[in-house]
Amino acid sequence: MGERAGLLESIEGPHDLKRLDVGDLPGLAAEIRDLLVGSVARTGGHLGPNLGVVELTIAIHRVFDSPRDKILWDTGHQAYVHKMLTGRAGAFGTLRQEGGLSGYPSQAESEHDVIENSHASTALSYADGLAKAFALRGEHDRTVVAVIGDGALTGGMAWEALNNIAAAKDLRLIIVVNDNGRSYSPTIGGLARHLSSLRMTRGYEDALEFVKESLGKVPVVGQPFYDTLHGVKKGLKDILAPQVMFEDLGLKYVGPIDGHDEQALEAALRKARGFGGPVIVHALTRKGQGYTPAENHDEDCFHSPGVFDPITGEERPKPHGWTNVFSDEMVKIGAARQDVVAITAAMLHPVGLAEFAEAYPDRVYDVGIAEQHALTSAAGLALGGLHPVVALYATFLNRAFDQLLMDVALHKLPVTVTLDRAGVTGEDGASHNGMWDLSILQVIPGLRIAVPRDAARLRELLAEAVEFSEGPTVVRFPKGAVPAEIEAVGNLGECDVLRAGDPDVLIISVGPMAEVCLEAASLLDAQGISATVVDPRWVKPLDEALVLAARAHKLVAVVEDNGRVGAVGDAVSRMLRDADVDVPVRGFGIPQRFLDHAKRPKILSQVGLTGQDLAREITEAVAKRSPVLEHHPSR
Ligand SMILES: Cc1ncc(C[n+]2csc(CCOP(=O)(O)OP(=O)(O)O)c2C)c(N)n1
Ligand SMILES: CC(=O)[C@@H](O)[C@H](O)COP(=O)(O)O
Ligand SMILES: [Mg+2]
Repeated sequence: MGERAGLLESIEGPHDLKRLDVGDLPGLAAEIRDLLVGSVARTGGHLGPNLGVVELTIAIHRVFDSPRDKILWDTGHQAYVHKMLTGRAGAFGTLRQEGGLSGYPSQAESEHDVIENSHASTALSYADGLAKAFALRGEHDRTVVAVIGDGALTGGMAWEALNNIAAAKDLRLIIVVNDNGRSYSPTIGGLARHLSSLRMTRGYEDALEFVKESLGKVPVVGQPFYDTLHGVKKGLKDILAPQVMFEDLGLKYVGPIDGHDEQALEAALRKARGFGGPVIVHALTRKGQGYTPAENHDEDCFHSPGVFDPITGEERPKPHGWTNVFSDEMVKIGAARQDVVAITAAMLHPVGLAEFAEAYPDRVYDVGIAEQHALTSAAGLALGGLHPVVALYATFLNRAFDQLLMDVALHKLPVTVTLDRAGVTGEDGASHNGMWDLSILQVIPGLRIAVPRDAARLRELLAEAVEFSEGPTVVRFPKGAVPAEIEAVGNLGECDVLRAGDPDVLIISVGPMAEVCLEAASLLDAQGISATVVDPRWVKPLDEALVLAARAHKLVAVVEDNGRVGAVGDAVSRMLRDADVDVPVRGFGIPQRFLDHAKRPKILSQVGLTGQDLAREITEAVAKRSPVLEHHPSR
């Protein structure tokens, strides 16, 4: 298990796949599943989603001609099989490793890859634009195929795109709905009810069989197909609710198709391609298909396991992390504050709200992959006298910036947003790093931002945030294990003094950077440079006491796990400039570029956020007393 076998070894691209006999395809699917389980067991990754799209991906690459036809993967976490069939099966041992295969499509890896961004619900918009470009350029032999999950289909952008696609009858665009009934957890909302109506009704198997039979007999999808279906629809109405839903939008619909019947999938895709306009092919799949531990995994069907035993499916235990601390504190807050409610965007367990949901089932809302809706629904909840906590991964807040600005902050509403996976996350690549929030949130009037350095501060700051009722608050913390507790040795206004030194260098340490800042301070001692290290706890608004402290020092260093542009370092510079404090400020953070995937510690070292690097840079700066605000051009 975990090595490439015969059939898969013979495939360097879709052309080799097309040459295989139909009778070889089940064997190929088995080899792919073996490689998925064996390889991901060693590296971690999105096993469940990829086990669910083995037959679907084989069928897509046998029917269409990538890269001339464009295959788009929404969210992109389910593109491992696509990578295996486009010549990268042999490299799967390097998945998500530094310099190895990305866990998402990557244009640098292959001409078959298009969308690198792991943020959900975007594929249909890309597809709309690509198909329009092909049409305008007269390339009428090129088809765009967008694979979107039922979870991603709960995102607003997907419906904005569908609205446009439904109006463009000449677009050669096939939307494959990969419906496994799950996002992380079971997919929520009215759409999910429509899509899942198939599974719930007794005629489900008959419907699959009926459609499979029909695919062989009726002409290309469209009116005749619809009439045929319509004639029997009365008996199958509740089963075909998805078709009705999409066709009410003006979109042709083919399905439901058994998403693990490769030949049925091929027939449906060929029919859909023959139509020559936008068509939805609705495939019913199972997340984790073919690997019992994933199929039976009650929380998330092995959505994104870490390293595990491929025989037993037992995962390596995860350390007590920031998310656990948040989860425990939310349950305590929930007991004391009946007005506190919680919102998740389809990630109840990953963001740490499962225990809160268990304790207070009526006070938690899963809105689907719909961060924009989450923030404005939170504004509604706050207008209704409640204090919502919206728990997201930091990178996904980007999508809801305007809602936080104009729907929450403009009305000074008491909404708390917690940002897990803030800072470098690493293995999920460029679009998962939470390196944007400390920059973009600086511009929101009245919004307060807290950055805890350890578990004790997370508990304190979360409690302070939900106590604040004059406007929105944000609490952000990184992925993974919580660091050792670091107690203050004094106070500077509301800031914690972590190390008191002579007034050479003032190091302003943001959240979990405390450990490396203290290490740097110790190393600076050896250079005869004395450093004072302070932790502001709240980085927006900054404490005016920092102005007085800065005035007494030769240099101010600000260290944060965020992109540097427009973040806390720049805010400190602005504050000191406004106070006519003429002390140079050095901002240390993540260079403002898209980072390649690698483990978090490795990336922090690559970008100079280690005690050694900080000490060296500060020593140089003190020597030059350089008022450099922007960091090394090389970074
Ligand atoms: C905007 C955004 N929010 C949250 C996520 C986190 N996320 C990654 S995969 C996933 C579930 C996707 O469900 P679905 O589209 O049904 O794909 P499946 O995993 O079921 O194949 C979520 C919520 C994301 N990638 N993008
Ligand atoms: C939800 C999401 O985007 C994950 O699929 C991604 O891989 C992040 O994983 P962690 O929850 O392990 O950070
Ligand atoms: Mg799904």
